[in-house]
Amino acid sequence: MASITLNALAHTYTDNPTKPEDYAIREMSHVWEQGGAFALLGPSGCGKSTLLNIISGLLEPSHGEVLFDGKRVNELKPEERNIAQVFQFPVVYDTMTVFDNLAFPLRNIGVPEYKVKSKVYEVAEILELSDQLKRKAKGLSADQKQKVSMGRGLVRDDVSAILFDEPLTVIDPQLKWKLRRKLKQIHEQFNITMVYVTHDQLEASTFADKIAVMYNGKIVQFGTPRELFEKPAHTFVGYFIGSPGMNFFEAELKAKDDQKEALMFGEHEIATSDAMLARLKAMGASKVTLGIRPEFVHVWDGKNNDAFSVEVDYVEDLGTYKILSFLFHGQIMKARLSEDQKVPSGQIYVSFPEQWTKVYVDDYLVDVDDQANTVDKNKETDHAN
Ligand SMILES: Nc1ncnc2c1ncn2[C@@H]1O[C@H](COP(=O)(O)OP(=O)(O)OP(=O)(O)O)[C@@H](O)[C@H]1O
Repeated sequence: MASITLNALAHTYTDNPTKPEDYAIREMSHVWEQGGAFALLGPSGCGKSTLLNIISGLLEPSHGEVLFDGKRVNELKPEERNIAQVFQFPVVYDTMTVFDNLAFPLRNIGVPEYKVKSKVYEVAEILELSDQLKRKAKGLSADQKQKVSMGRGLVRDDVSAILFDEPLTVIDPQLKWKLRRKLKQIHEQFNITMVYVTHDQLEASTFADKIAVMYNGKIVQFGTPRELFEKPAHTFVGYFIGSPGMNFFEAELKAKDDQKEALMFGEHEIATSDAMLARLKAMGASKVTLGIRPEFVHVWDGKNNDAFSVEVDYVEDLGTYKILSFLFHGQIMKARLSEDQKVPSGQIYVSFPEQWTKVYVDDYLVDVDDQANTVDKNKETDHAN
């Protein structure tokens, strides 16, 4: 077991990078603490596999260091790093039995046969493979093969960490949930540092205690599923997490009639704390993006002059709740209605509670409650800049 530290890490696949976009991993520093269950979540092409391969040693980073328990491992080969990696597609030896496949990583490092046997039985039991041990891997279904692949990652007690790269892609949807729970259970039992790569928010939040959201080669937020939902640190997190994602609209910091500055959407003032106004002024920001999750949009039953008057576009019934789409100054926005809430039509009134209306400048959250956690854009650097 180990903590994994990424220190000013960056990676490019091009020989002569000239701009930030040339980097699959833009300069980042990050720590995966020892024993944690983490997810690395992001869309296709954001750099997840590149990052995992750098940690496991399959890929040498262009810049920066990887440290296990504070010791630099850049120069160590993958087999010297004691990392188990489970890939998207099963890696099994077809001609070997399931037992021999599971035993392989242990026999490779000279573990005595009696220990091999007990460990293989233990892991096979957890993964419900006990009755398959004598079968040749060739005859197994894709699901079962991937379970064997996972088992090979889990047999060694001495690994520093286990990295899972979208391990459930080939698994039948009904089995996915079960295996995710199983992995969580295994984590609780063995207390190994686990990093689970996925583009699926549900997979990430059922497995991990903390999720790193990756976008364009950067980790834009590292937090609990709840933090990602309630306080997205970047507009991408707001958009990517949640179903549907956050609503966004643009507002301006400008003088009102009485000359005091306020955050304005057209002629409408957006309720904003003095601390936020002062912060925006200090940052020299005039245009901001406001974000509010559909769950927090308040839909009024009757007329309310303090709220925005909007037009209902359509209502989608999703069984236990409904999603209301409405036209807000030419753009479609969404609100989540609870099961017992009256379904509105025509002209309605909505408001955006200040507590849940997040302010973003250049896509990053401006957080006046917790300045220490606010991403400071000025501290970000890109190698190609
Ligand atoms: N061997 C390679 N040579 C050149 N470019 C690569 C190579 N591997 C990945 N890339 C590029 O690096 C970027 C990050 O890719 P990476 O595979 O790490 O993303 P990912 O988030 O794992 O995506 P996916 O979920 O589709 O696997 C992409 O733009 C990809 O095209």
